[in-house]
Amino acid sequence: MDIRYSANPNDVKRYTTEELRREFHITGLYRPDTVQAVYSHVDRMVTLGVMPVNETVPIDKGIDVWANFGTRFFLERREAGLFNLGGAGVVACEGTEYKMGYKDCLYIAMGTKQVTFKSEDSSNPARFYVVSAPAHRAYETRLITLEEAAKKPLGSAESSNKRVINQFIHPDVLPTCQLSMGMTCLEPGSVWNTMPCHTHERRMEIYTYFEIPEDNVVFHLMGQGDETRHIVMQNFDAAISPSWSIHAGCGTSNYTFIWAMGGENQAFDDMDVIPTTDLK
Ligand SMILES: O=C[C@H](O)[C@@H](O)CC(=O)C(=O)O
Ligand SMILES: [Zn+2]
Repeated sequence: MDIRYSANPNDVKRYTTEELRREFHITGLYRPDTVQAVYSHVDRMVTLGVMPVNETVPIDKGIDVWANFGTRFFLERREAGLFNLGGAGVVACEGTEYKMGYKDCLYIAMGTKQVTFKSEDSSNPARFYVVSAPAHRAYETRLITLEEAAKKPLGSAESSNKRVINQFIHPDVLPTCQLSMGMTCLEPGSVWNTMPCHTHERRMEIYTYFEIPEDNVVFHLMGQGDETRHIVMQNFDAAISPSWSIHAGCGTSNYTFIWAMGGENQAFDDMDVIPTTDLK
């Protein structure tokens, strides 16, 4: 498991591109029949990529659960949320099968012992993007479709940021311990996300970008508002955003991304917005 310790904003000011990427950038999440795992010490959030091709892949494949979590099974004291970003697949939670189409989301309750992933068609495998947070009680495991998500249209074509925020794992849709997750879809011609940007010291966030057309990239913006940096993201890459960091992006085309948050609070609108002209 790839372990990332928490970085301090005063040190990050002096990071090179390579150091920034080693700390905050996640790539290569989807390798056939494996679980790729990144454990961030920021709010102890875990990011997983699972691409089952020929096998049924358990959530802890290749992970020493006792060594890394000190629990007997992965979700003993954790909850998880996931999206399918690939072909049709099935997630089984203790024998209950959830058929997952493209962009379907599943919330998995704390205490779920067995979780497995498989694809319906090995020539078009599913890609499960999973984020897990520490939890203190079991809520209900539930599949949430794009239709069921709360929709928040935002931005305008004039400011190149017309997009819809789809809130899937969110207090308005279902209760969780601390995890919230959703999908933001940009319209063609719009390239900016989360601008005007914000921080939220009371929770961290992880972004994964997809639907980035071939030969295009997204510049993920991070850092304190007066000390910004960027990380160039390829399709399916993810970025860890500590609570002190902005998290915004500008693409060379439109794109879609999944956000996941965890920490003290779940109030989506609890943001410290930074006036755009104050950015440095
Ligand atoms: O705290 C909220 C998160 O940063 C995202 O939901 C913002 C976002 O998707 C957007 O503005 O496009
Ligand atoms: Zn945010």
